[in-house]
Formats: sequence, structure tokens, C-alpha cells
Amino acid sequence: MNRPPLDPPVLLEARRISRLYGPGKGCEDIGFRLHAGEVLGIVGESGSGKSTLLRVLSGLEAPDRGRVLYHGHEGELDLYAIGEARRRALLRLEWGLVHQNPRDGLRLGVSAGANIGERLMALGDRHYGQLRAAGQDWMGRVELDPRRIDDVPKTFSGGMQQRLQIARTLVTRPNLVFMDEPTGGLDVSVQARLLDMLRTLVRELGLSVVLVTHDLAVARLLAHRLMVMRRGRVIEAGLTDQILDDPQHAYTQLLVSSVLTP
Ligand SMILES: Nc1ncnc2c1ncn2[C@@H]1O[C@H](COP(=O)(O)OP(=O)(O)OP(=O)(O)O)[C@@H](O)[C@H]1O
Repeated sequence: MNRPPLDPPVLLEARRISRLYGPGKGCEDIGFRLHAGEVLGIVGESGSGKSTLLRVLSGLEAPDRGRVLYHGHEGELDLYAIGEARRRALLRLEWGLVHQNPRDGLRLGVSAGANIGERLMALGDRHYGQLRAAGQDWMGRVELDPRRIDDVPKTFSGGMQQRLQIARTLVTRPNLVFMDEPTGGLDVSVQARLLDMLRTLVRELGLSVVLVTHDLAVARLLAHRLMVMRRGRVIEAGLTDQILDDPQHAYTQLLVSSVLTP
């Protein structure tokens, strides 16, 4: 993907973040800036610290050291200097989180329409007809049959559940989206279609995304920039095409030549 034009404002900034469970386990001394409209991919083999970093960035786990700054509707917020309640509110109202396993992001026992409408209701939307219309509209956008709006996600396939989770996340037009292996755990053909759909949505909505993936094909298609992690540290960072076409670090070269990809 090409970089977005102009020089959009910084949305999220990580300053020397560390969260370590043991030597090389977790993430260490990570710094970057995410600009509005940009997709930042965090890649690396299993255990390199990608999910730990994402949890810290998305307000779910405090770092041992460092700061996460978010430049949102209220100006600059230091994520771990504000209270837990405000952090949770950010995740509910301004951010979106797409889990690898849709079951972690959906309420399986309530209808597809309610799953989508719920986040809008959290923003104050109470009009039943509008919530239902938004549910149908978003089901269509993620290529789910809107006639299944009253069905519960338990009756959907894994790929369909992931689409629904994406609809539920994006319906509120979040300012910032975190995605953890959004196509992981799905059949290859299902992955390809989902990836295509995600790419279209990211482009159309101009989403700002932090994306964790071990799959370089996913990173290539979605991310403008990449950070390559190994044993908790970023060993290489830059534009996606540069990193994947001309990796400088020996580990990245191995990763790109697929030797290390699971
Ligand atoms: N809560 C925890 N307690 C102890 N160790 C942890 C915890 N969470 C992660 N780790 C360890 O930190 C390291 C990094 O894990 P993390 O899940 O961040 O890696 P990852 O790159 O996301 O891997 P994967 O792709 O397999 O999810 C691993 O060695 C893991 O065992």
C-alpha cells in the first residue's frame, strides 16, 4: 500500500515502552509514532512480543516503563496516567479492537444485529429503527447476508463471525483500530476473501490501524509501515515495501524468505 498523502497528525505515540515477563520475553524499549490514516504492521515470529506490545498500546496492560500518548478528541492523553475508567471508555468510545478469535470480541448469545448495535448504543444511539438499519448496512458491507440479522453468531462459521466482529468494531467509526492477527485461525481461502474486504474497508474509511500479524502477506497487503520484532525488541522498521523487498537485518531476511514463518 502506498503511504497516505500529506503529513497527517500523530495519533498514537509510544515512548520507550517496556513490559517484560523475563529476559527477551515481552516487549522492550519500543518507540514509534502512528499518523492518522496510517496502518502500522507489527510482525515477527511467535513469542517475539507482538501481542504484549498490542496489549500495552491498547490500554489493556500497563508497561513497566515508558509512555503511550494518544492524541484524540480531548487532546493529548497519557494512557497510563489517566484512570482505568477513562482508559476503558476510550476503548469503548473512540477505539476499536479486533481480536484474533472472534469469540473474544462478540457476544455469541445475542443476535448479529444486537452485536453491531450495541457499540452504537454505548455512544448514545437509542433509536431502534436506526440501530437496525445500521446493523443491516454493516452486515452488507462485510459481505454477510443482512437477512441473518436476527441470527446469533453461534450459528455462523468462523469466517462469518470474524466479519461480524469487524462490523461491530467499525460501525462506530473508531478513531484508532487495533487488530491482532485478524485473519489468523481461518482457512486459506476464507482468509484471502477477508483480507480483501479488510483492505477495501481500511482504504474507504481511511482507518488508522495498529496491526499485529506473523503473516507477511497480510502485512504486505494492509500495512504502510512495518516494525519487525524479535525477542521483544524492534530490530528493523520502515516502509513495508522497503522492508519486505530489501530487508537489512539478517533475521528479517530469514523471515522474508519464509524460513521462520510458522
Ligand atoms: N502474561 C504473561 N505472563 C508471562 N509470560 C508472558 C505473558 N504474556 C506473554 N508472555 C511471554 O512473553 C513472550 C512474548 O509473548 P507474546 O504473546 O507477546 O508474543 P507474540 O509475538 O504475540 O506471539 P504469538 O504470535 O504466538 O501470539 C512469550 O515468551 C510469552 O510466553
